[in-house]
Amino acid sequence: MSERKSDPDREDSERAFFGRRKGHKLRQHQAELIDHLLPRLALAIDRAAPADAREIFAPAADDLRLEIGFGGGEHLAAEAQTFATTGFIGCEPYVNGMAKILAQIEAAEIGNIRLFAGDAAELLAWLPEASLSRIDLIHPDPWPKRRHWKRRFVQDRTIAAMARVLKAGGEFRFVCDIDDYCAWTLSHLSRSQDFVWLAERADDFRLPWAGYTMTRYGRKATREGRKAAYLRFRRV
Ligand SMILES: C[S@@+](CC[C@H](N)C(=O)[O-])C[C@H]1O[C@@H](n2cnc3c(N)ncnc32)[C@H](O)[C@@H]1O
Repeated sequence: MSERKSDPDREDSERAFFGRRKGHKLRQHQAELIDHLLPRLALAIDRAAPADAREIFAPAADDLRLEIGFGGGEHLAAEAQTFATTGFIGCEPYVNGMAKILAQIEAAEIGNIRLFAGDAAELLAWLPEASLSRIDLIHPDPWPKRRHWKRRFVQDRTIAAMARVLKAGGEFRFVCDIDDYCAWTLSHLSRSQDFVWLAERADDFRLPWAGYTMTRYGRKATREGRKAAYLRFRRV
């Protein structure tokens, strides 16, 4: 996997990925999974997507969902096992996260996950219009400093990109324990004509939705005394 060189000519506002691609050295079996299992499950976004994106899976999936920045993959693996006829695309540039989901796919013989080891903005651009029923963004990198807000994944252009690939009635779900990023997301989504926020009462965003699988960053937030918000937006 190649390391992206930073390009000083590209403005923050043009890019969606600023995190790490590599962490600690992979164990031998993890490296083998990256070398041998990932190529079988990786989406080839240098080729055109199938017109019916459900045919990414064979046989075609009933429905398609995407999780952006799945980290350790706890939520993605659990959802894929619960909804066995749905096809899941997991997007994560961090190679150690990729190794973790591959280990779960291998151990539980999960057949309905495909992977993209890069920037979700590139994946969104590749996917056909109205191809997904749901996009999950769970504890995205918060970029708390004002001068880094442009690095947050939620921006007008990524909201438009998500709106393009979601079906009418599809959902964008956002989980975050940083109040300022929740407010940022609410204000950006509320000025988009393409989404409506689904909360009717406080518990609709204070509590996780039914069946939610807590992630590593969710547990870290709880340990450190921060409460997460669970925001659901419907594509109109
Ligand atoms: C704070 S971690 C959260 C991981 C996981 N969702 C969790 O809750 O434990 C954010 C993750 O988003 C990934 N990420 C950051 N920018 C991304 C982008 N543009 N496309 C896809 N993933 C991205 C990072 O590599 C990182 O693993």
